[in-house]
Amino acid sequence: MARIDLVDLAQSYNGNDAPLESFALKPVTMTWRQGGAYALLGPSGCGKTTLLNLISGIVTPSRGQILFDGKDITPLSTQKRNIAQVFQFPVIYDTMTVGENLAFPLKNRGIAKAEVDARVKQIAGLLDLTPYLNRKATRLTADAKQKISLGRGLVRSDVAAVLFDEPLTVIDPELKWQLRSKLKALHRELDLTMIYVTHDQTEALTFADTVVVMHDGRVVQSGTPAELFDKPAHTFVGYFIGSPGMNIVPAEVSGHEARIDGHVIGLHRNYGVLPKAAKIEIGVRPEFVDVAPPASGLLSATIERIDDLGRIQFARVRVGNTKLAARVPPGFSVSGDTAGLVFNPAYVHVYADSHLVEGVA
Ligand SMILES: Nc1ncnc2c1ncn2[C@@H]1O[C@H](COP(=O)(O)OP(=O)(O)OP(=O)(O)O)[C@@H](O)[C@H]1O
Repeated sequence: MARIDLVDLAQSYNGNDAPLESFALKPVTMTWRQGGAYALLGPSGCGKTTLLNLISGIVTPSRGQILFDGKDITPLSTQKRNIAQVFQFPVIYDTMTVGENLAFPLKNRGIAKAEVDARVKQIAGLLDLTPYLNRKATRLTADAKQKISLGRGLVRSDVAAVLFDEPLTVIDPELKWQLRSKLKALHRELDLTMIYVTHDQTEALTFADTVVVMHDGRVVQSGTPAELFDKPAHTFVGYFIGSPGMNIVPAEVSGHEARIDGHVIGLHRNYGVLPKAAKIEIGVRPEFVDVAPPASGLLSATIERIDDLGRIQFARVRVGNTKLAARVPPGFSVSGDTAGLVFNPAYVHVYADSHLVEGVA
């Protein structure tokens, strides 16, 4: 396993002279630590697969370098990069048994039989494939075949990294749930650097220690699931992560106050005077805004509907033209179509042109 450095890495499919704004991957510099579990998360077309393909060597970058443990591997072919890959669809040999499939990447590299047998046994055990080891792969279900692909990706202990590209797409929803947690456990057990591409936040947050969120060809935040939830660095992270996503509301902000619709909301930090030309918004997760009976000190909202999620209820409300979601506190029953909103100031963030502004404590 290796530490991976991306140095000013960027990719254009329209020639290197194309304007930077049109690049599928805008320049990114970051370090992924040895043995880390990373998820690349973002909607379709944001550049996740492009970044993964640059790391694997399937695509040659328009600019920048990729280092594995400090060594520039940018000019190397995929084969020479010493990585394992798991794709959306099973890549296995139907004519071989499950055991032979798992052993293949090891035998291919001349590993001694005793070591191959031990590692195949370990991986089959971790993926619940032991009862199938002597069965031909051809007769197995799509789910089982994809498990074999996962096993083939994980069987080598000497790889710089294991790259997963939406590996649970073909898996049945019930098994998907189990495999998500299993992959996390496998990461702990096997101590490999893993990079997992997905557009599914649950998959990313379950699997990864560090989630790298991408939007429009840019890495907009890299952090733990808790960091992404508590302190989104970009409004996109706020509403893409969480269900419902973060409320983003246009506001005027100065000092310790945000003004929405003429109503003042207190802020925990001091924001001084923000640039006049910037688009200023506040962001607050629905979990940190409560509906309350209308009162003169509270921002007034029109209730559009209540979503009952079992453990928690969210009111969908409107303030002027802006839609928000707010928590219905336990024991509170909504009556009428107007409510007051109570903001928890510790969780109200300020954004200028979509980027988090760090106030002063
Ligand atoms: N080989 C290619 N040639 C030209 N454009 C490409 C190529 N591959 C990707 N793109 C473009 O680059 C952008 C990023 O695509 P990419 O596949 O990396 O995104 P993604 O986040 O992985 O999306 P998806 O989940 O849909 O694959 C998109 O606009 C896509 O159309």
